[in-house]
Amino acid sequence: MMVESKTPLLDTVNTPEDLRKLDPSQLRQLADELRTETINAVSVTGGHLGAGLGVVELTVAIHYAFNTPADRLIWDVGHQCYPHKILTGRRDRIRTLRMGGGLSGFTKRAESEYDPFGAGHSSTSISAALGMAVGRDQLGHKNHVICVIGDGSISAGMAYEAMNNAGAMNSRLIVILNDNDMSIAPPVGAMSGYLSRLISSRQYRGLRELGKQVAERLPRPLQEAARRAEEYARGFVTGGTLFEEMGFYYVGPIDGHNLDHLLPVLENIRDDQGTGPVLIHAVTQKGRGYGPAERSADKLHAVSKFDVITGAQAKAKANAPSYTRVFADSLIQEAEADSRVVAITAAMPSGTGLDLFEKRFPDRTYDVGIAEQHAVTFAAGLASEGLKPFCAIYSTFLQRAYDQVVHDVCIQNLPVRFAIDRAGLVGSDGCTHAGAFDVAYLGCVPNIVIMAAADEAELKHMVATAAAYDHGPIAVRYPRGEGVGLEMPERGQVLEIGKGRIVKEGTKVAILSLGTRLQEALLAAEDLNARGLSTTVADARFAKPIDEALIRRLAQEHEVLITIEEGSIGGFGSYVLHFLAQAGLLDQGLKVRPMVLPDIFQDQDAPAKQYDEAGLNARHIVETALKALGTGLAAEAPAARA
Ligand SMILES: Cc1ncc(C[n+]2csc(CCOP(=O)(O)OP(=O)(O)O)c2C)c(N)n1
Ligand SMILES: CC(=O)[C@@H](O)[C@H](O)COP(=O)(O)O
Ligand SMILES: [Mg+2]
Repeated sequence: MMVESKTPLLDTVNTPEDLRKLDPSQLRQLADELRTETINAVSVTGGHLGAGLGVVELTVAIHYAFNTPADRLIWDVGHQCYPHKILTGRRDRIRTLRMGGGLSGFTKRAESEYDPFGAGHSSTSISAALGMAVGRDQLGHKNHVICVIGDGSISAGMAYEAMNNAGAMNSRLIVILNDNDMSIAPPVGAMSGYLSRLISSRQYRGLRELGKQVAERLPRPLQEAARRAEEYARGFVTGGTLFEEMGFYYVGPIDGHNLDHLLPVLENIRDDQGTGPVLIHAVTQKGRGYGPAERSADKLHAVSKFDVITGAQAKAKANAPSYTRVFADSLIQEAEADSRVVAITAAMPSGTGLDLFEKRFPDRTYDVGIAEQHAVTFAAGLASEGLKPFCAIYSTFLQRAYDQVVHDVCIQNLPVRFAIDRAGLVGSDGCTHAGAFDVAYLGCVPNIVIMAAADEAELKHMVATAAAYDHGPIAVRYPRGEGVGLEMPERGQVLEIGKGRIVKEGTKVAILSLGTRLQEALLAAEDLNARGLSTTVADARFAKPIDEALIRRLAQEHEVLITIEEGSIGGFGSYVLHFLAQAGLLDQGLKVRPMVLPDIFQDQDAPAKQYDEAGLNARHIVETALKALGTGLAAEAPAARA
């Protein structure tokens, strides 16, 4: 028996071409069906939900009013793009979202002509859009360029760099500010307060109501004129907004869920012969149209699979605390013992665990918004005054503050502590969020100490070590996900800087691991020992300074020295090789095999599968050792572990 479709109208729309054949009066139904499909799809895949629900009407209106993909549409961050993907020929794959071989969770050029620019990191859309607009002008093309940026993302410095440039150029660019008064957490900063004032300004509400009443009573053609008058008046009544002062024509605030408001404004701007940048301020609700999201404090920013009826999320059984949780608990313990410990996050309180720290120490926690560059130099300022700042930033997002790390922290040798979460491969978020490069990009900088936790107990020791270390910058990296389930020490012990540890003694093969590949190294050692190849396993603990005495001993007492790390070439293995060469330890026939992430951007998949693809699991270590020794995978040995 045929089951009646819940989305009969959406079923007829595969591309924006199909969408633009609909009558405007059908768009409300289409938006409702698109919202239903988005909820149902994410309930199966998990992923980012709240942001996409908040832009359903915007997505429909933009694709309806503009001739995408010829008109370029760029989504900032891209986490809100699921409705966009459904409408742009990818509905059939939307239930592969964020899975291996499936759709990316963000916009991606290689995935669709409707994705003119990739994203994942925030606040890039205005720069990219301006580039496309100026490129269009240079080439004499006539297409429109539209970008949608959230109220959280527009608080980042890069957005101002772009607006500053756009405002001085006479290139038509349409920026839609998607203002849902949310970042991942409630937004912080003066910009958020400013936007709230813009929306709530009394004159605006009065004239808006009047405008709406007048507009609703007029026949359609006149409605547009009235609305245009209302919108232009808006600019006058609310006075020169910050955006107008920056050279943008400001329109709004308008209701970002009301298609009767959105369409005329978009069409007016589309047909307007003006030049120069326009900013449309759309007020939306993150999580709109789905009760569990609307009621949730974080508007279900990110979810695992869930029951659509109840909103109850599938909770994977935790065998051990997450590294993030261990970091937070350890930092709280250090802060209880030392009032100089303070913590900084760049709009990621829950992701970094600093939401827990803030509950305990609200006056010693700073959320600076999506502003990693500022976060690092702000921490440097705190350190210069004698405080102990822990700057908790994901490895991938720390990339944005590289010069601040070098110029403001390391050159001045200020004791900033970097808690680098999401180090290594991260799974569903894919390559834009992989923490692949921090050892490489930090290790080459003088003065900084770099630690990598092999397990959750080590992480606790390293947080204690960072709290105690006041001689300059120090970083500890640790991965996304759970620990190995170890008995936790009551208190973190302060480690000797630059000293590694032998975990298992052997004589023929040495595996020197940095970070949580240690577990795989131990499995590989078991296998190699079973083959009669006595294997040492050592935990480096420090990527910088390296433990030269330990490395020298491993080199002199073994035939093969393998290094392994959850990082790119140019990191720990390179430093070890450099030392071995400098010390002449490569001259006596030692076989050195650095194992690092492959020189590619790995797409999303389950982390274990990503590491298998990367060649960094136990069986790869075994293969590397056997190849180095010149013995194939001999038949008599037990089958290599998967
Ligand atoms: C450079 C960078 N820092 C942090 C993040 C993590 N992040 C993803 S979405 C988000 C909040 C974005 O808020 P907003 O732009 O208002 O979008 P909304 O989720 O409200 O739609 C943050 C902080 C990121 N993607 N990029
Ligand atoms: C969209 C974005 O950048 C964040 O939401 C990010 O996906 C969070 O990553 P985690 O899920 O690892 O905290
Ligand atoms: Mg927002």
